[in-house]
Amino acid sequence: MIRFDAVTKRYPDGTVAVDALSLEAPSGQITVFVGPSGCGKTTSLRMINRMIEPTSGTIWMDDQDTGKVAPAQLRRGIGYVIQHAGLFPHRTILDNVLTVPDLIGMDRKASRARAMELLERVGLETRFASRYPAQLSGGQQQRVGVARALAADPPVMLMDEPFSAVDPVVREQLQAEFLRLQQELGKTIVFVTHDIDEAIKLGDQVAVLNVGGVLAQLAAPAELLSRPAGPFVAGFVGRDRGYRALGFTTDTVPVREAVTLELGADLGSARGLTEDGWVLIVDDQRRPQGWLEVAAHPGSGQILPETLNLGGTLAEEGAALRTTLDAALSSPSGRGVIVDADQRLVGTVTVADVVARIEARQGTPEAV
Ligand SMILES: Nc1ncnc2c1ncn2[C@@H]1O[C@H](COP(=O)(O)OP(=O)(O)OP(=O)(O)O)[C@@H](O)[C@H]1O
Repeated sequence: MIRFDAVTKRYPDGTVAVDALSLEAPSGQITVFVGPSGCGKTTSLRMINRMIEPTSGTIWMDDQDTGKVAPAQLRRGIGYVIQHAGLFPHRTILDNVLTVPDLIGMDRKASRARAMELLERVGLETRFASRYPAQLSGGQQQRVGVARALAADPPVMLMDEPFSAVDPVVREQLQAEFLRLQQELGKTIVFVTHDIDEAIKLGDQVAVLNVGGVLAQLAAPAELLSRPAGPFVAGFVGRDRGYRALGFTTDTVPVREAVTLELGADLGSARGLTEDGWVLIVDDQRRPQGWLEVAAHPGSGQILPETLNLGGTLAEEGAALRTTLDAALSSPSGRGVIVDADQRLVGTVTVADVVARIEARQGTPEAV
């Protein structure tokens, strides 16, 4: 656990970067600091590992006052990842990852083996180990940055805009892999970003800071979307809040049985089968393949993949209501297709079914 207790940072020129910040970043969770440029995110982060000293207040790490721990010792337990990865250009990838283990005199053979394992874990092929940073893409360098921060197995990770310098597609991959890795590792993470969508995606809790280093709200993402603490947070969180909050609301929508035919079946057998003229086509494992619009295929013959309308996303049972709603809204038949974890058909839902479920939730404690 990391706890800020009335922490203020006033720079020598009088700028108050952080103003009496009090909050707790729980162990094993991701706490995101988000806010507009200059609101004191980086300053707050760097005060944790004493790269910047607070003017007043205390930062606790579990029951230790960090101000009383020598910075070098403190940093052994804290991994640090920055934008552009900050790799040493003249050292190989492996040596970059080994920076901290070498610094603190860990056994080289053991830490080398661990470094190779870490490279794999962050999604890099080990053949990259002997390359230099300039021979890697931005996204790959960022992965090395994460591996390097993890090399000494610190319980705490500080991450300052680690995914900002890469393109949106790579960024999404890095975010997804980061969340997967965190599920395995359960580190205490403080993550800085200026991007509210990234904050909402990654944070177990999100601290929204306002210029002047004032904490505007500390809340779980769903709450931030559904109950912004005031106009500043509401404006910063942005549009479509209600819809985005559905992304955090998992609930089971009652599923209707679907009339289906298998791929390869006779087109004639589809006629008159359903009232609305749409039949869901599955394979021999009951995995949905697409919708058949019966009226659009008056001839005879077999139902083939090219006969099908592939519109419509699939939603897994118990998925977030946003996913289920999207399945219904995007379906050419107006019925969203629900599948199980093996992608086998469970049934269908209508937009009205999902909306009824959303309405039923209004007024409950975690209402959207
Ligand atoms: N060394 C310094 N001396 C004086 N003022 C500083 C110093 N470092 C930062 N500041 C000021 O403190 C405030 C907070 O800066 P900080 O870098 O923590 O913000 P940030 O939220 O991380 O911003 P960004 O998203 O733009 O990186 C800003 O007004 C900045 O200009």
